[in-house]
Amino acid sequence: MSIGLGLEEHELKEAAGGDNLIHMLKINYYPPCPCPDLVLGVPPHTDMSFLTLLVPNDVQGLQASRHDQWYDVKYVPNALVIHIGDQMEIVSNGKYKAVLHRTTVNKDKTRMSWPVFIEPPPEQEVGPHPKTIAWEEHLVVKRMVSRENHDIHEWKKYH
Ligand SMILES: O=C(O)CCC(=O)C(=O)O
Ligand SMILES: [Fe+2]
Repeated sequence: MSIGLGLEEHELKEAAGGDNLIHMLKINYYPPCPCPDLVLGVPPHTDMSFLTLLVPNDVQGLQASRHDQWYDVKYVPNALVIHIGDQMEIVSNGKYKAVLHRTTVNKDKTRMSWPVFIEPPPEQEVGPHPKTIAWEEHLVVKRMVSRENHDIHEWKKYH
């Protein structure tokens, strides 16, 4: 993910706290519900974490939102579900978006999930990685230069 932002491999993790990152395990327990169409397990939210690593049991229930539509996150045996959290959105200067998600409940079966929230330590001040800002400015400058070239070209056409 660091490389995807044009950073060195270690830089993204470092910006979020490096070896001081906190790992917090939560256990979600969703008992069977007689009216699954009327309730949600967890309402829509984004995680406050940097990243979330989630292990669900085999009862379908997690949904993710994209373009105002809810999609089932298919249960895949032995697979982890990785959520991008709010802190990642901030550190990446909005290049990576925190995923909006929710859970449904099942009529007959108990659903459980074990998310591990990976978070910066509380004393850590989190902001966009400086290199992601420089990169944006670079693009703005490039856009301005090409705009100017275009304008000069247009001007020459008519004068
Ligand atoms: O149970 C799930 O699959 C997701 C739970 C969740 O979104 C959360 O605990 O933040
Ligand atoms: Fe969540």
